[in-house]
Amino acid sequence: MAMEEKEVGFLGLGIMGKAMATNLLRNGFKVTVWNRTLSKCDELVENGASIGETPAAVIKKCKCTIAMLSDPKAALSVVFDKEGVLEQICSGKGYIDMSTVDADTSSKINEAITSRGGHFIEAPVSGSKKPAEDGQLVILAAGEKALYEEAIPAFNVLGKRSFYLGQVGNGAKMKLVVNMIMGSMMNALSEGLALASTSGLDPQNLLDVLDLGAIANPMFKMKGPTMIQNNYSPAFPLKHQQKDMRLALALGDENAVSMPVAAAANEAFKKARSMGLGDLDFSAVFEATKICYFESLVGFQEGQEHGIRGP
Ligand SMILES: NC(=O)C1=CN([C@@H]2O[C@H](COP(=O)(O)OP(=O)(O)OC[C@H]3O[C@@H](n4cnc5c(N)ncnc54)[C@H](OP(=O)(O)O)[C@@H]3O)[C@@H](O)[C@H]2O)C=CC1
Ligand SMILES: O=CC(=O)O
Repeated sequence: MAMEEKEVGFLGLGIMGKAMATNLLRNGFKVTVWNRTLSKCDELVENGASIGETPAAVIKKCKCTIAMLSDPKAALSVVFDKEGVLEQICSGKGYIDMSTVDADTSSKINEAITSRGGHFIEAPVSGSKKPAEDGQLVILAAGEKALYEEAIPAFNVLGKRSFYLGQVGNGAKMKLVVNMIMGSMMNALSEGLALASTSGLDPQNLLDVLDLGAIANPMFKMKGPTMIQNNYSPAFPLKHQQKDMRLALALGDENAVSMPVAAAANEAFKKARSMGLGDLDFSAVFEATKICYFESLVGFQEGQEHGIRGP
């Protein structure tokens, strides 16, 4: 069994990785952690984790290692670069990449790992910081079935439900489709809040009305109230949501699927990034909506004179 004695390596201690690794420790797993910025390991060590100085060192020590990294570039770097995963992966060792990446990235990692005798699954997750802390993620796994089954004790700690979706790439694609829908919905909410306020309605009344009707959903309920307070403390960084829109649009290109709504949502997230909002929560796209709306009415200069909140 890959997760013998509930022991696992963990690469990447950002918002999600820190919550997930902490959760594994809390549930009796021995966890060896690595993060590019090594100081971020300290808090995990206080909670009982061990440190691996490099990804290769973690792979050498653990039979199974999970990664939770920002994007395709990070996921590839940790595997292929010097002192990376490939230097120690071998027969009997499993690697589970839970980062949100595209199917091509996942396939490259799969090929490299399996050609050295290792085992691979991708397992991106749906659910943000709080579900990660509470073990309530939805896990979208694909790849070697035997490794998926061996990982179930860990997935049961990390998530409320795991899906096995078949060949490598299917987990990545499912995650991108879900996040494309989520990003479009966030833009619809932003525009609705901007339109309500600008046309003289109380945005809180709008949220209350939405919550009682057919389009009520947990995201509007959670993000709506903080958006009207201009509070964008990051749970899901906007730069990652824009990356997911970009990767989903590329999947649409490959398959000749026209996605005008997602394309417009992507533009709004890009605008928000250009305003310096990439590290804030993805709901900060509301600031871009407000700026765009005001620019279209009276121009940016005049907007600033009127004290409209900018970047
Ligand atoms: N936050 C959320 O709500 C959710 C996020 N996701 C996905 O999970 C993944 C992680 O997200 P999140 O934790 O929020 O992101 P963060 O930005 O908080 O963390 C990113 C992590 O990736 C590491 N990293 C970035 N670039 C590199 C690199 N070149 N080499 C090595 N390590 C690197 C960072 O290291 P360092 O600390 O050194 O910068 C950090 O550990 C992303 O793919 C995201 O799309 C999925 C579901 C929900
Ligand atoms: O990827 C983000 C999420 O909330 O799911």
